[in-house]
Amino acid sequence: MITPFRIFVVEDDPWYGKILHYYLSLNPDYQVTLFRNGKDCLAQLNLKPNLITVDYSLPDLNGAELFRQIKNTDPTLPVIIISAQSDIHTAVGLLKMGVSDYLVKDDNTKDLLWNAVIRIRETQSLRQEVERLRQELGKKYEFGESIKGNSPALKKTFTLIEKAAKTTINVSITGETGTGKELVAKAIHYASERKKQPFVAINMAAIPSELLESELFGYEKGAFTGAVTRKIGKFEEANKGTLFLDEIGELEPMLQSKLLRVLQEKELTRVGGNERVKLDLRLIVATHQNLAELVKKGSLREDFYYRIIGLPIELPPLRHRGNDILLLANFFLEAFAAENRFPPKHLTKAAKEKLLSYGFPGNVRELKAIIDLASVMSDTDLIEEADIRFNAVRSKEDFLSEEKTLKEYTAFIIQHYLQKYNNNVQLTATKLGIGKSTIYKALQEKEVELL
Ligand SMILES: Nc1ncnc2c1ncn2[C@@H]1O[C@H](COP(=O)(O)OP(=O)(O)OP(=O)(O)O)[C@@H](O)[C@H]1O
Repeated sequence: MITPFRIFVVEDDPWYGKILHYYLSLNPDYQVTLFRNGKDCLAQLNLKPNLITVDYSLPDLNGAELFRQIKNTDPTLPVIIISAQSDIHTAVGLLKMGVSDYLVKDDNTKDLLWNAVIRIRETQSLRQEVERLRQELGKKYEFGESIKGNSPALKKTFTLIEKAAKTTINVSITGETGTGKELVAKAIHYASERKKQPFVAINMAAIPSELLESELFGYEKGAFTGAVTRKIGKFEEANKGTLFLDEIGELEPMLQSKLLRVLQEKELTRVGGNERVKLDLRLIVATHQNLAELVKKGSLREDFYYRIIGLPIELPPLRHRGNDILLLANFFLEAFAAENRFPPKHLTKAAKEKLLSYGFPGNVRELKAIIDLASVMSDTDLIEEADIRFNAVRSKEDFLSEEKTLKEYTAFIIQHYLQKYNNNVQLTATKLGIGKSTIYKALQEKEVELL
């Protein structure tokens, strides 16, 4: 059954009231109630009307006063004022106070009212839809739900996400490609008090530098050729919510200083404009680079670095997350099976070993692609070793091109195995065919660490 759309009509002129009542009631979805004065209407607000039309000059309260009292009870309830006089000042004043529409009594009123009600209903249903989607998104990104993993390295990340979510501190997330930086940024947003406000993401590396400024700060009509209307930038879009700047290390120094100013002054001016727009947002930046190194190299301004660093969160590469590889593999197997409506497939022992012995240069994103492909390639309900195919771009040459010393490569390999086998020194020594003492020595000399 369709829930009726309840309209209260407040009108002291009995004849005009009847006309409005009759006319609006022509739509069978509308349930219209007529009141002769403001007080009676206020007394019935508990019936939860969806819309109220108010005659501006009532015997007990004037329209503005009645509107104020309605707003006190329900700030989101739309009110249309209908007035016998066309007084621009009163109309502007009322619209500024937040009335949904101001109509003048003349031959067109009933048509204008009809259209106004339709517009208000559309806005209300869009609002409800946005709210529903927002709640759904919130659930999707609850970090217990969205970020899968049990490894000690990832658990540290969970603690930091919680700390970040409780405050408004800026956050900087570092980690190799595909480690889940954007996922973590969303998890922080949706666990924070700003969760009902927008989460806006932009990748600094994906936009040509000459367009980036107007993309971030917006522009006024006529700011440059082609600027035919005003455009709001990402900062304004994210106002009251969270702005996620991905690949922040790619930002040119000139834009770094502009951004720094905006962050310090907490306001911006659109390109080609003068108006100052106040900002209140949480900034989360992400990069696969080491920001402190970029400062040393001179490509990142130091003052900018201190502005954005906030709470640093370092995401471990997948190869350092031990059994999380299998946990995630099963999660992706189930998700792919559900999406394609077949029962989940299972990994054979050999397939599991193949996954565990791989380095995943593309991290979780790569694992997902491998599992999706394996689900398609396997003809039974088992994923065999042969169904697991690695198509990584990173090669042995990439690894060797890092030009580390032999000692550094050794430490790198020991660290990798320690993390893979959950800090089990005995198992790491066996796998690498070395003595435990070599590992203890490396630990003592802080060449490697237990994470
Ligand atoms: N712990 C995790 N649990 C479940 N899914 C994950 C996890 N980490 C990453 N993913 C998934 O892996 C994919 C890549 O994640 P995301 O885009 O957040 O990585 P990123 O670090 O931001 O990558 P890039 O640096 O390339 O932008 C996404 O589909 C994401 O949902």
